[in-house]
Amino acid sequence: MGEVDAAFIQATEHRPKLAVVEADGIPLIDLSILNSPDSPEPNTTVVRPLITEIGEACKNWGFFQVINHGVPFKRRKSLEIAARKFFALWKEEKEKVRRDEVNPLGYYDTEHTKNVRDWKEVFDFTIQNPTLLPASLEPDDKEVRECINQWPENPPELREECEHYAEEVQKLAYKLLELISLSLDLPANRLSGFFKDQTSFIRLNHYPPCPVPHLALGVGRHKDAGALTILAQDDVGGLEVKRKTDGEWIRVKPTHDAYIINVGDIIQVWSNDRYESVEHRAAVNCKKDRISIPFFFNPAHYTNVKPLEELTDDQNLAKYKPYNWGKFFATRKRSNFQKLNVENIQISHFRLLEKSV
Ligand SMILES: O=C(O)CCC(=O)C(=O)O
Ligand SMILES: [Fe+2]
Repeated sequence: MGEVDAAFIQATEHRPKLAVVEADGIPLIDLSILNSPDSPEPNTTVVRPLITEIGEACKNWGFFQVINHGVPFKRRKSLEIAARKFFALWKEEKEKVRRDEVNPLGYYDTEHTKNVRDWKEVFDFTIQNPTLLPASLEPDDKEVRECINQWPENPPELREECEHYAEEVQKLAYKLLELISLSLDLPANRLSGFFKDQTSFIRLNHYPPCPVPHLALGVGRHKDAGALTILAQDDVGGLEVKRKTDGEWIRVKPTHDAYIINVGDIIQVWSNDRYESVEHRAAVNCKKDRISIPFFFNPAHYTNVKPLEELTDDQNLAKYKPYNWGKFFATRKRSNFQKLNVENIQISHFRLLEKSV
């Protein structure tokens, strides 16, 4: 195994297969109707087939890709170029904006997913600056802390590229949220209020070539904890999604200018399991670098996450007890930050009823 640190090595059952399944990929959905010149309101009959398509994709896969989404390609491309320049800097330079126990934003290269180290380096920034998060993990401590973005000196354009991109991708996030609300038979604006003081963030992921791609992962298997993720991946590919029907890991083939959308844990809880957050991971390869850029659409820290009243009744009891998003998020972040001897916090810890199989 040569030089590779044992911390990166996945247990046998979690190692990626090198022959990947690309057949029967996740649904590809065309959003052009939303961006037509007379841009119809989301709750009209012309948009109905799209809402149905999104509802089916959320239910059957928890994942889908969108094209003609309205985010200008040049915004995404120029951010990717700036990100590559940043990751190409000397480590000492990147370390100047390193995240720490106090500020969870900036650069780091030692993230662990389920206690195994990821083969990647990342740069995180929030959409709202500052973003308010709980000051401690103590359930009763109401104190909050302002988290401030750390911007590197180089490349000088990184900050502007990040901010411009965030503005555009955020518009897409709100559109998708409306469509998902409608697909659950809720009013279009039912979920948007939770995002007033959003804790959303964007991550620039860089996966360097890896000498042991059969033993390590760029990101180990996990589910996204927030509401919705909007991921841009470059043309290298590596994202794998666990297919709900048979548990097979399916590689998501890069599609030019598409975004990959997935339902996170919060939508799973809000929808009382009508839509489920699905496990995914990123494989690495020994030849090429890869960049991916997820936007994690997260509500305000004070959000009490629980099944929506409209989606529960005597026949369909709430399957989760309420939990505070800020505390959940902070707890998850801490366990990703360093290797701990405890299991990551999961929504299953708030489950009231056993999952039916
Ligand atoms: O890089 C990818 O394709 C996936 C990244 C991911 O799942 C994450 O950062 O949560
Ligand atoms: Fe993820």
